[in-house]
Amino acid sequence: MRIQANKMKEMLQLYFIMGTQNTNSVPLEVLEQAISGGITMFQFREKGRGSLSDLAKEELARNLMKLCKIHSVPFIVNDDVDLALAIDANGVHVGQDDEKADQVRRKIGDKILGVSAHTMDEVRKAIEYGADYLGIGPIFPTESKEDAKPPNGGALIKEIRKAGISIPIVGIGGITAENAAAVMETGADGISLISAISHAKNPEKAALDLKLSLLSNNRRK
Ligand SMILES: Cc1ncsc1CCOP(=O)(O)O
Ligand SMILES: C=C1C=NC(C)=NC1=N
Ligand SMILES: [Mg+2]
Repeated sequence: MRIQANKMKEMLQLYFIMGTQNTNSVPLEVLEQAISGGITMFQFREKGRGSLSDLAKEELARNLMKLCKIHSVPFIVNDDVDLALAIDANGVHVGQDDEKADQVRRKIGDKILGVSAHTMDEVRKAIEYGADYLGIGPIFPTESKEDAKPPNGGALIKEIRKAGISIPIVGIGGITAENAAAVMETGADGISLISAISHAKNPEKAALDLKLSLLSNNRRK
């Protein structure tokens, strides 16, 4: 059956996203270190110039998912619903320009469905279509997404919480150990990010530092 909100919120705490275009290292090694550093969920996001496709993409997805399975880290596929089904991933993440969320929900059954939203209207539609969590951002400027919208600094997350909507939310966009606590203070249940870990000299330490920054935020509460 569908994932419960409290379990979803735990998974969203430190949600690492990566594809071959986000690192000059070996993706499998970066993911291994990120897992050691305590990430709570992983999204395979293979897109942009030079990204893999077809069999090469599927093979990398399977290898990354195998690593996640060993460590019981949920594995999410970005955009590519058919790939997610082919490899039996834990779920998918779709944006507004991908397959419509209601159609995706029908295809994936009870798998995790994440939806990106940039307006209250998109938020309400995503909830109606059965999203298990929302990806809201970019919170801060980002270089990891070519067509990113202007940063909103968490205003939309605050607006969603002010409207009494309790759906699990993860903030995304330019998040680092320095600004992670500020993202949580807007009412997000976790942070998702690419470069703070994928471009780190030491991805394990980067993940650990991010986890610590989240804990310090809880202590302050
Ligand atoms: C996929 C995505 N969606 C909004 S911003 C972004 C990229 C986030 O990458 P980074 O954490 O490196 O800013
Ligand atoms: C665009 C995105 C927004 N949010 C998340 C969690 N993943 C994405 N790929
Ligand atoms: Mg997309």
